[in-house]
Amino acid sequence: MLNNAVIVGGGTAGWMTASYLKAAFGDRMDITLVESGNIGAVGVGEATFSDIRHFFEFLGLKEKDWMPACNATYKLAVRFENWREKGHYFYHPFEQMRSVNGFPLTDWWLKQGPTDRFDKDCFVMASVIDAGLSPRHLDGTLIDQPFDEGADEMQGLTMSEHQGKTQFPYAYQFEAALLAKYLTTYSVERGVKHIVDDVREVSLDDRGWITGVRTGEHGDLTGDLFIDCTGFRGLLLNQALEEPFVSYQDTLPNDSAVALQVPMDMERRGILPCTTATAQDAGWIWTIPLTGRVGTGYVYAKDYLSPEEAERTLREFVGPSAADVEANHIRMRIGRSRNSWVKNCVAIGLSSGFVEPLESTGIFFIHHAIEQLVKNFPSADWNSMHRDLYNSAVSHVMDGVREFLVLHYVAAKRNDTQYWRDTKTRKIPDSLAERIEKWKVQLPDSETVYPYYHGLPPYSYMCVLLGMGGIDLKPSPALALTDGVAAQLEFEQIRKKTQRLTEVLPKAYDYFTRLR
Ligand SMILES: Cc1cc2nc3c(=O)[nH]c(=O)nc-3n(C[C@H](O)[C@H](O)[C@H](O)COP(=O)(O)OP(=O)(O)OC[C@H]3O[C@@H](n4cnc5c(N)ncnc54)[C@H](O)[C@@H]3O)c2cc1C
Ligand SMILES: N[C@H](Cc1c[nH]c2cc(Cl)ccc12)C(=O)O
Repeated sequence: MLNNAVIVGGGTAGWMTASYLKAAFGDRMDITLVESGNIGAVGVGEATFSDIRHFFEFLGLKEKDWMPACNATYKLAVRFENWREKGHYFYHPFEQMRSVNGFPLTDWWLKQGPTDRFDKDCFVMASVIDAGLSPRHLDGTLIDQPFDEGADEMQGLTMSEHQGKTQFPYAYQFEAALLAKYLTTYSVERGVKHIVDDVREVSLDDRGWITGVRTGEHGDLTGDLFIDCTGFRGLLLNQALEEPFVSYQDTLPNDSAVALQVPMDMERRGILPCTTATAQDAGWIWTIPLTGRVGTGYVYAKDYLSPEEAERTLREFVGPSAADVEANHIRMRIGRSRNSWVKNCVAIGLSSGFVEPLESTGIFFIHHAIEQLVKNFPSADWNSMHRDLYNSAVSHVMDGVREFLVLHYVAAKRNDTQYWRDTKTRKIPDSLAERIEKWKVQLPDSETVYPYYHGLPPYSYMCVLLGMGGIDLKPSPALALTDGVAAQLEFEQIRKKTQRLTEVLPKAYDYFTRLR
């Protein structure tokens, strides 16, 4: 029986993997994590999907256990600013799409929307975010009761099993380094062996399987399963086992980033409970509010902008509070390893694959990979079907998200710089081009989006298409033959619910100070 895993790398991927496997297998699995004291973690990665709550539930952790230790806040949506034109914004929220007479409310909005804001007309959350509010009351109760802890019939499910059943109303934003630190304590307390040392060599047998990793001062670490969490360098999978990397760069040109961690008086600033992606001349800037600071960074394509110009633009965008903050420049490897599990080596995190963080998918990829590793855990005889099922699921998730991100650029109306004009002429995946032709006459549904599980429901595609404004969309012809009374009533119900919530919910900042 396989019962000895060696994890190389102590970033978010390494410690999420160690903590989850220890929670899954307890003392029946020996887990060693070795991380370099000289090579830093990437140091960014702060916003998540709402599915991440399944990760914390699996570890037996409540929000009050880990959120204060990680300066965490709630994320109710991604807010896209200046993607259509300067001054315009819209939300991609964590809120199920309503339907009327068998058609999504967005279809009715195309026919007879009450205002020019599809997100405020079709979702409650847009106005809750605009008002800077918390999705929980000060007593901790959540705005939509079905999700009360324990009452959620989705307890115990993995996120891919949960897909499409119900939509939890928020995700989290947290300090990546503090989460890794919290999970280190969680893991070591439960028996994970933690070594701080550099892996200098990877030993292979004559079949090319890993027999051990040689460290600087702690000798050889041996095991059955070796998990590569070494980040973009892919030390075990891409270097030692020479597994090729499949680049997405031909369709997603952003390959660089510069990040700042800006201390701020969040009481004075207030917390907008979302991640903001503000389009720039050659990419976009993320703004992630935490309880004690703001995480921000410019994601850009080096073919259009130098690191120096990117940093200058970012500092100008942030203003004087960025003056004494050191910038973190990052080169991003965009794409995925051809297979993330080869022989007895599984890569999780940046070593497996990555796309720019436009929809906060990096940690989602990690969480999905870990769940799939447990689901397809290798048998003692290393039956290759477990590996093949794993590689298929992981590749589909990344390829699906890649298509979803390319859609953002194809659909963005903005064309005021060469960077944005090139987003309309650049090659896109053939499958996406075919889907877009369908969406021009019929909004996305489960039949027309990427067909394999990739974490995003059809309504996410609707938000991007309706918000970005660059693709002409038409309502379903049938709506012209039906009366719109029920839809108008639905719009009115949303407006009334929004009105009521914005009167009673606390400010996001006030809620988090209650948690601390
Ligand atoms: C600019 C940017 C913004 C991002 N924003 C988000 C976001 O908002 N949301 C999100 O979900 N994801 C985001 N991500 C992705 C997220 O940062 C990563 O998925 C996450 O940090 C996991 O990184 P990692 O653990 O795979 O690699 P790293 O953090 O790079 O960790 C690698 C580890 O390997 C160790 N290591 C390397 N070589 C050796 C060696 N020879 N011996 C021993 N140890 C070694 C290092 O010490 C380190 O501990 C972002 C990524 C980037 C680049
Ligand atoms: N699996 C879903 C994916 C999802 C639904 N709505 C959003 C909004 C944003 Cl900003 C990111 C992901 C999703 C989930 O995690 O809720």
